[in-house]
Amino acid sequence: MPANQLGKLIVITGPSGVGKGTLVNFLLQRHPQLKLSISATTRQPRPGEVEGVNYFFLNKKDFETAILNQELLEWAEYAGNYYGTPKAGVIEEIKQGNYIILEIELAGARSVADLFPEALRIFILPPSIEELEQRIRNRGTNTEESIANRLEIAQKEIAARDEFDLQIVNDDLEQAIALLEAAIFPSS
Ligand SMILES: Nc1ncnc2c1ncn2[C@@H]1O[C@H](COP(=O)(O)OP(=O)(O)OP(=O)(O)O)[C@@H](O)[C@H]1O
Ligand SMILES: Nc1nc2c(ncn2[C@@H]2O[C@H](COP(=O)(O)O)[C@@H](O)[C@H]2O)c(=O)[nH]1
Repeated sequence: MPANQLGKLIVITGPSGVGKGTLVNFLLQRHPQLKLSISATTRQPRPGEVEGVNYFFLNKKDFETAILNQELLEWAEYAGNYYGTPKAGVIEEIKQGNYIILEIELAGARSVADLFPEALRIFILPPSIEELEQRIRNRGTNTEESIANRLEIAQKEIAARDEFDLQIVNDDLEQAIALLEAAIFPSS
């Protein structure tokens, strides 16, 4: 993004189950000027997830074609599936001067940092690993194997927290939202 800041790219990262989606949904409801980039993934939809709302659900072949055609701003393999950010929508929002949020894992956040050093990068932390596990379990959408895998990845992701502009502990939801708002809208 050029220094005259055509739009604002906001990257929100943190371990699976920390509450990124919950926080982002509150932000979107409260600030209509914020937009969320809808990612593509090869993972199976969870009950209630809707194509084009939660994700664009692609098969592996179509995802790999999107990679080859350079349609993704960034992509990563996470817990055995591909996840990626469709490029066109993000570039268009930035050109229009809009705020756009990417809710993505660590490898993707690192790629975006290389491409857009001016992006605001925020890492969401859990109050504890025990609470993180509880949140993943309470969500009820992951198998035991997947929970263990996500917790293992979480430890590695948390170790990279210092790479980010800001770290926010998602303990009290309202407090975490207030800190996010202060970071995104510093003068208000
Ligand atoms: N501050 C909080 N206190 C207690 N529970 C919370 C809090 N924030 C989120 N949760 C709960 O934690 C669970 C995981 O939240 P969410 O799905 O938003 O995580 P996520 O980081 O987006 O996960 P993923 O990256 O896997 O999509 C949900 O059941 C949500 O209601
Ligand atoms: N690098 C990217 N990571 C993404 C993207 N969209 C979502 N994610 C992250 O993947 C994990 C797992 O998500 P889940 O929905 O299966 O729980 C989580 O950390 C997401 O933030 C993306 O486009 N690129």
